[in-house]
Amino acid sequence: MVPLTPEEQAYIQSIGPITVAPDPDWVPYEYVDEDGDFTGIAADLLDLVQERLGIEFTYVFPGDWGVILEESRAGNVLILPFLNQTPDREDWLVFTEPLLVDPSVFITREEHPFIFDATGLTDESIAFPVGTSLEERVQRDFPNLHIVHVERENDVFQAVANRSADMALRPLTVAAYTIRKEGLFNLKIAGQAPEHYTNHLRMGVLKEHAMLRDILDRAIATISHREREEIVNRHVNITVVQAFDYGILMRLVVVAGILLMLTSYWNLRLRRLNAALAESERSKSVLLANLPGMAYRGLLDRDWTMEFVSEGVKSLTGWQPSDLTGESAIRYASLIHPEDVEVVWQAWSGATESWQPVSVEYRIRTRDHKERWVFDQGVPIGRDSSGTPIIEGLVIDITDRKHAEKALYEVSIHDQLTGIFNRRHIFNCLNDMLIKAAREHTGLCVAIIDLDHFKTINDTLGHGGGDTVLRGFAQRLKASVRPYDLVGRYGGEEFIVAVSDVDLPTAASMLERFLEQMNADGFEVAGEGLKVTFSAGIADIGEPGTEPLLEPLLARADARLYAAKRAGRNCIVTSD
Ligand SMILES: Nc1nc2c(ncn2[C@@H]2O[C@H](COP(=O)(O)OP(=O)(O)OP(=O)(O)O)[C@@H](O)[C@H]2O)c(=O)[nH]1
Repeated sequence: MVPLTPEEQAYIQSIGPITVAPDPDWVPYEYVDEDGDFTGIAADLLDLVQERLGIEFTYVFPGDWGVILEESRAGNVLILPFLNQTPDREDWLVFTEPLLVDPSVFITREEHPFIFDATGLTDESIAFPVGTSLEERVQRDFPNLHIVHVERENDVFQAVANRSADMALRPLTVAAYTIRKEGLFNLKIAGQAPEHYTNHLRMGVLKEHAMLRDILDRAIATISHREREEIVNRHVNITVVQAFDYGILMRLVVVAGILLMLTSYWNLRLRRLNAALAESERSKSVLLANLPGMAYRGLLDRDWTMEFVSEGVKSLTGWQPSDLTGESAIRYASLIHPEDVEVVWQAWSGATESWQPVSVEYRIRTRDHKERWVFDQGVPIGRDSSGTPIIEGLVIDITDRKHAEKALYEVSIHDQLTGIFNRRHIFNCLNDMLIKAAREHTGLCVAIIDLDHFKTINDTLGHGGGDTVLRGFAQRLKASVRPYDLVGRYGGEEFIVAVSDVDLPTAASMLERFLEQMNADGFEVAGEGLKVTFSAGIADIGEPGTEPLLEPLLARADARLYAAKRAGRNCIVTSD
């Protein structure tokens, strides 16, 4: 109870019935229900005021809100119980502190985004009853919104629900109540209007009864926040009010769902990747262990310091991996053939300058002192802290291939029948010899030799017998010159000899001695003795008036050979 002073009590007594004219149709604030009883939030708050003051209001219902305002202005009713204070109403009313503070909110359809700032909206409409003061204020504050007019206050909800307007602006409590009561569940409260749109719902008392206003204020001051909340919740299920945008919530839920799915997907992928990695590591180990050679990682220093070598090093070198990588390791460099060390070093040095892969063939010496050819293919992958290149690669044994290659090469340069060099190789060598002789100003003589009457030998002994003679002659010819002189088969029964560092008379005398030997020593073929002679022409690159070129050199030798044939055979011609 709020104690009243005797003066106040006397005043209350003097004014007679305290007439109060509520709006009969302003749900849920104040209205008359089906039974004709005054009800609503305002009714409950007024009950508290009466209770606190120990007074009783006399409710009167002269008509609708317009009539009520007229009656009030005419002084026919003492109190209007629940209204906003406006300059216009201050003409005849004084106002109490608010019975209820109720923010204004924007009401939109469900799909509309939450409204943080209505000034940023474009091409949107807002529903208003005709002629409200609020409309003017909205037009001033939000010129971006188009006004759509409806007849009655609560028609604004239907206008938004049926898409005649995009939004409405109503007190929070009214909005929450109406949406729920009328089942307008495609509507939502999308945001709060600026502070100056907040409804401060007060009691308006006729100006001449300011004392009554003061008495009422003392009662209103006793109404707690909790009491107000309970009253409002009794009439309105405020849980309908959405303090945030469910559209955003839905989007957040969708985004969270996607993130969850992505996380699950990545976890699954990671598990698979880890499994694949483990499998790959296992495969790598198996692969490295079974490689036909030695995989390595090491430093490109002069010792070829190895950090890792695979098991293959055992079959390749006879050493264990730990022999090459341990503390007292054998230097890989010491396994490389001394003649090849520089070749390998140069190949790798070039590669580390350009960071290109390198492949190089060289010889190594195994633990049991055997020589092996290896093919080393690797790549520089970086540098250690001291700047020394780190290299990785694979060394495989190519000894068999090298032997096969060598055998093939030997076949390719030798004459199959006689075993001496063939014509192609002789030409290759002659070119090199000619260049060297011309550069170093040393002598080079070429002799072309042709067996005499070989056709007769063939005819007599048969082709096989002729072959035997060709083989025997080739061996004797080769034995007659110095080891570094070049002896080859030039054609069917033709041979060629190239001698370096000698002049033409010296070369001629070498060949003369051989011819004498052939004349002295016969051949024995199939048990029969046979004398084989030859004719030859010799030419020298150093002959006056001649160019140091191969073709003319051979042509001169050939011409002299035929001169020898014409001269009766079994002789050597040394000049034109
Ligand atoms: N057995 C054998 N005979 C060969 C081979 N290549 C060439 N001939 C023979 O060598 C003979 C060469 O005969 P010709 O060119 O007439 O010369 P020639 O009988 O030696 O008489 P001149 O050279 O004038 O002294 C031919 O009968 C060839 O068939 C060979 O690889 N084996």
